[in-house]
Amino acid sequence: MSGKRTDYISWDEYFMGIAQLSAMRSKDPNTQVGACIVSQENKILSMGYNGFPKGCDDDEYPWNREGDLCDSKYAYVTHSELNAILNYRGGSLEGTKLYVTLFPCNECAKAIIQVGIAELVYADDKYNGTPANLASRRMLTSAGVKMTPYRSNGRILELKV
Ligand SMILES: Nc1nc(=O)n([C@H]2C[C@H](O)[C@@H](COP(=O)(O)O)O2)cc1CO
Ligand SMILES: [Zn+2]
Repeated sequence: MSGKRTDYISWDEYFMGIAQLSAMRSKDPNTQVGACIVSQENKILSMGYNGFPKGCDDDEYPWNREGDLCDSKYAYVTHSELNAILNYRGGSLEGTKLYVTLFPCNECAKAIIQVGIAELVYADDKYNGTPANLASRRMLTSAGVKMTPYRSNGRILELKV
């Protein structure tokens, strides 16, 4: 009797892989972010990536980072975490886990806390130390949201986003 296959990917690799795949749908020329919300029973509840809201044309709205707020993407882009939260058409997100390819900003931290997400697993943290990142960490800490850096134990699966 041959035993089970042993080189299957972990839950974390599976869900972060889905977040990374979602990020590949992003039209942001500079930073593509993906998110995946999972229940306590490891059921996938929702996914999202950063993009403009429905009806806001990707070819009409600005993708640039510079200039006045309203001439830049920052005024318009919906972050992946918020999209994953808003895409969820089920019941409560209380006690769920969010996998995200980039550490959440302070605006997303507010939504993450208020919908009751209990833990976040993040892959990249390139804005660590910025005001938005510090404010995000401060609120997530106060709210008791577990923040876990993603460990893929170097598997070749790494989808570079
Ligand atoms: N955690 C995050 N989730 C996101 O969806 N975003 C989005 C907003 C922008 O579309 C892009 C960041 O643009 P940039 O400043 O790296 O060129 O990623 C940004 C962060 C980090 O703040
Ligand atoms: Zn955000």
